[in-house]
Amino acid sequence: MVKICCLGPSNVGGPTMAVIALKCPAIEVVFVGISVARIAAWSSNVLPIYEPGLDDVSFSLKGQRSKISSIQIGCSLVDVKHQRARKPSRTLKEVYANWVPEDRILTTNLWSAELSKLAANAFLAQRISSVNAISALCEATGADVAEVAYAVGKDTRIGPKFLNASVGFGGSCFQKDILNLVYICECNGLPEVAHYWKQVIKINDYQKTRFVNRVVSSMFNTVSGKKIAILGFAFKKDTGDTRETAAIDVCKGLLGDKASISIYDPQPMSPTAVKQVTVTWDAYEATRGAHGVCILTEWDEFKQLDYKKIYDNMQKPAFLFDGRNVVDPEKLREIGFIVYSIGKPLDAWLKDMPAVA
Ligand SMILES: NC(=O)C1=CN([C@@H]2O[C@H](COP(=O)(O)OP(=O)(O)OC[C@H]3O[C@@H](n4cnc5c(N)ncnc54)[C@H](O)[C@@H]3O)[C@@H](O)[C@H]2O)C=CC1
Ligand SMILES: O=C(O)[C@H]1O[C@H](OP(=O)(O)OP(=O)(O)OC[C@H]2O[C@@H](n3ccc(=O)[nH]c3=O)[C@H](O)[C@@H]2O)[C@H](O)[C@@H](O)[C@@H]1O
Repeated sequence: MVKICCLGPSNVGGPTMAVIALKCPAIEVVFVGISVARIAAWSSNVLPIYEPGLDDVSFSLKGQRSKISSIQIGCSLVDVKHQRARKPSRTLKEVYANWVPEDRILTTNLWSAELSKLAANAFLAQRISSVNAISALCEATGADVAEVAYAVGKDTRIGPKFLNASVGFGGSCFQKDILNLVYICECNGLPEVAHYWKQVIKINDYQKTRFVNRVVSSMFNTVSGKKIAILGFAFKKDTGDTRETAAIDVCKGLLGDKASISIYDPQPMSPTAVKQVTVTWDAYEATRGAHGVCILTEWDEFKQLDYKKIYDNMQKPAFLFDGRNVVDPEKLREIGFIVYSIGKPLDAWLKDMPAVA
């Protein structure tokens, strides 16, 4: 029986270990962390994090819970030291070979592995910053970023994925990995390369600022004392993870002009990164009496909302700012909303109000 010790079973470690436990009956997984309650939750019916499919994996493991139930605080690394003679990459390869075809398990030298991870995330983030940069140009010219992205993505050399314009990418990975890449470039005397990758983050920051400016300039150049409902706080749909979410910067920008903010996200969350906001558990409650609505996460639920009901309960004129292009702007304009959708032809109301970031 091989034993794998996971230090810090949370967003990455938890699901990874759950899959290893499921796929590798001969391996015992041990969780080690600083929060007893959080570790205990991994052995309970209410998992500490939300991710589609994770409950099913956990359910399948029920019969073999003892394999992942060990709770320890503190850990001895003596056993790890004794394993040194064996190449770690070979041991890991054997673990993954339980369910991944061997020709799909790549082994490289240490720096290639490190840079592959960083470069993959940097390339993905770069695609989003590229399409977001084009979204600003679409608004200035009258093009529709969804049409442009679709046409561009038809070229099989480019492909259609990761070309959705947004209020900006978030999450704990993209920015961290790019900054890591930038740091390694600088340490290796490559300032031009470092500068190149920094621009991906700069455009991401620009996009968030541009969105806030659109909101403020549309609403008579101030949101002071106005209620703004935020629909979606997670950094992407189908997760309860709010780390480095674009919504934090948008809320901070609006709070800077003294807006009154009411947040609704389908997943329970407490936005510790932003103070003086109200959190509600219902989209209709969050938008009741609001002057404006900002959609900041692409949850499917937001496509199905009764926007006529929302409109009827809002202050007039009622503004809706879609940072994820989840609603049909024309349908909402028919209801009476003044609508801004990232990278889409501008509402007549907004045309003369350029959002200078
Ligand atoms: N979030 C992601 O998708 C990715 C994360 N990573 C890296 O993986 C690592 C974990 O990431 P996440 O799971 O997202 O972080 P997380 O913050 O969700 O989880 C960290 C876990 O470590 C525990 N912990 C913290 N200090 C500890 C200590 N001194 N002793 C024992 N346990 C401790 C915490 O209680 C928590 O359960 C980080 O180093 C992160 O940079 C790498 C790639 C992607
Ligand atoms: O380093 C990691 O562990 C992971 O980081 C990212 O995954 P993640 O950050 O969880 O989420 P993504 O789906 O990549 O989304 C990142 C951000 O980009 C945004 N996004 C994504 C796609 C798109 O077209 N437009 C867009 O704005 C998302 O809404 C989100 O805010 C990578 O996609 C994974 O391959 C990688 O394993």
